[in-house]
Amino acid sequence: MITRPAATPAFLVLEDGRTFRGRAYGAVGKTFGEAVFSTGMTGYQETLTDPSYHRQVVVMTAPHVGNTGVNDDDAESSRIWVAGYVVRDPARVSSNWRARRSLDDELAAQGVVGISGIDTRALTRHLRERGVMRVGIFSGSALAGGSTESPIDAGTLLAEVRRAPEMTGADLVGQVTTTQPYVVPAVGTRRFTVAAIDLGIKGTTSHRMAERGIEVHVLPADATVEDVYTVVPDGVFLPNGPGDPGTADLTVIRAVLERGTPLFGICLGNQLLGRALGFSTYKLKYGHRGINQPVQDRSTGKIEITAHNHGFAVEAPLDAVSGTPYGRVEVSHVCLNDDVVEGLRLLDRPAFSVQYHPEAAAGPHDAVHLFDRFVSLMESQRA
Ligand SMILES: NC(=O)CC[C@H](N)C(=O)O
Repeated sequence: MITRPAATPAFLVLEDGRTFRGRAYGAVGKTFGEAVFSTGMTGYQETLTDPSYHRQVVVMTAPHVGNTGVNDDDAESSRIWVAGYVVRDPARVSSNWRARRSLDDELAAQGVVGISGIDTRALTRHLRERGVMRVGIFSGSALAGGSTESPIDAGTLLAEVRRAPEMTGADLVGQVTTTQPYVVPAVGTRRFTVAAIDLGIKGTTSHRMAERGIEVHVLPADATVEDVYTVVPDGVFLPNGPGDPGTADLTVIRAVLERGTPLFGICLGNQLLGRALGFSTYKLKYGHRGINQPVQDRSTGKIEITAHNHGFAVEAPLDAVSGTPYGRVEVSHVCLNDDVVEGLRLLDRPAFSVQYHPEAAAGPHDAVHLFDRFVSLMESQRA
């Protein structure tokens, strides 16, 4: 049990100068990142350990966070990746049979600086109006010299926030990827072999493939075309990941498209497929994060409620088939809230992608069938 003085004051300072005063939550100190909000009401352990959140300070719109503590089963990677965590009203007691630690203790143990007791509704509305921006959280000695009522010098803190790196142009995949290849064995009989390029893959994603008879070879992000084909893959998988998709090297993806190997991408993988095809990507004003986003699959007309975590999106014509160096491409999925491109499908090659998280960790399982679509695509290419 980690103890800290009760009600250590903390300040959240946005890059535009707006400041919130609250209490330290998790580690005491200071941190910087991009302030983003998530509307997920459950699944905070999965959110915190999703490598796509690297360098982001996550504001939870759900007011009460930490109720089920932290367990030994639900982490999506080996550590917490968020740069900071902002909650309204943290649970004082963890109440779940799987809980091993409190969320507060886990954040502190992993050195993740957070803040609680602030008006997260006001903060979220501010970010919705102004757009995501850089933020700093300061507590303990980061405020030394000040009174407990106000920061030492708001100008000094603000200047620090404004010196923090921006998300636009951030090349972060190299900081989250595995350094060594590893294999996630198929559950039961192996039917397919897939090379997954680790841009920030979540544990559940590999598991969703493994339970469909796929042996998943997870390769470091800097894997070469040769590394990928040494695996002799039936398909190539591009997962989610942090940072700006505009910074990625697309050589491997283009080689995979060229050879016609079945390809499935999610989230950052969708953005990289889009870029490899010649589309551009752009930054959304405040992004999509949460587990309640309605997306229409235009091939079936069905609407799925899906898990999202993206701050960038692909720019592609919604209602026209586009010609690309790899044949015709259509926008297969669209977000019903704001018409953002949520999926791409090639009509002349076996490749498709979605901007959201069909692995659903956390989130509704409406889109998990997309892994079956990947299996069908690999099957059809074999025949
Ligand atoms: N979850 C992801 O893969 C996110 C992709 C990208 N980093 C974005 O913010 O849009």
